[in-house]
Amino acid sequence: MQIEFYKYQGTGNDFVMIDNRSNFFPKDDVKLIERLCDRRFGIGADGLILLENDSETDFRMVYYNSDGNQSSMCGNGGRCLVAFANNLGVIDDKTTFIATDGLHHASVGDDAIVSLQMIDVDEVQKKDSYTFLNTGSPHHVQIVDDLEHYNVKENGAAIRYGELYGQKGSNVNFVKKVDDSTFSLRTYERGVEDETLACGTGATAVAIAMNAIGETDKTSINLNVEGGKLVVSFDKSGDHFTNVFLTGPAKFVFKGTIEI
Ligand SMILES: N[C@@H](CCC[C@H](N)C(=O)O)C(=O)O
Repeated sequence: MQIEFYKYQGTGNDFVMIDNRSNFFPKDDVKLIERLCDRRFGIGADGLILLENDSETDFRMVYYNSDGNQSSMCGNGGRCLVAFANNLGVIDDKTTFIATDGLHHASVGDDAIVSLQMIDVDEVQKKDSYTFLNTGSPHHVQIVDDLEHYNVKENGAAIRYGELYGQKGSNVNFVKKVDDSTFSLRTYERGVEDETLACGTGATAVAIAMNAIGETDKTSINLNVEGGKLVVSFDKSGDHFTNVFLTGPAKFVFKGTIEI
């Protein structure tokens, strides 16, 4: 059987997109999803996303990591899915859709810029050497020296599989402050089990964490990721963060068919 797929990327976080409004896709086939995401034996991507019908919103987002397992929210994937839905004609320039963490509002602007509302954050765990919070996916945030040369894969894996987060694990972000409005980050992604070029829920977590621990008092923060630039803005009241928006490019790369 041949399936049609579309490839999108958001600041280098790349995804296979499949229009599953007819429900044809074998959603429980972990091996198949892993193979489609494989960069040698398949299309190659950090994750796979299904666009499905939903009775109450414009569409449903179903997200899988490249290991083939369904997972929690993907911010860059959500932004890319909005661009995909726009290109398919499912939505115009504004949308509300449902994902695993609830409803999301989003808009498509000029130059393939997509702005996505993320979940509110009501709990930020501040520890001596790191911060932990959930922005739709779990994120460990840690400031490090020499981010450019930091071994993200080795140190990220040690934290992700370490005693802090147990079986479930966490995504792990290493951060450097550039100035009051700007932070650089590199992310180890759970389910990809490697550094990716960007992580949207990770960038969101870093922006909120840096504000929560007093590294900045800004509520609109620029994030330099390996694959480009993102902006995260929010309203703050104590440790409650609302109207959280993740903004950046979400681009079509190519489409094709693959034998499954
Ligand atoms: N790339 C994503 C995060 C995807 C989910 C993550 N790997 C997990 O399983 O927690 C993003 O852009 O947010």
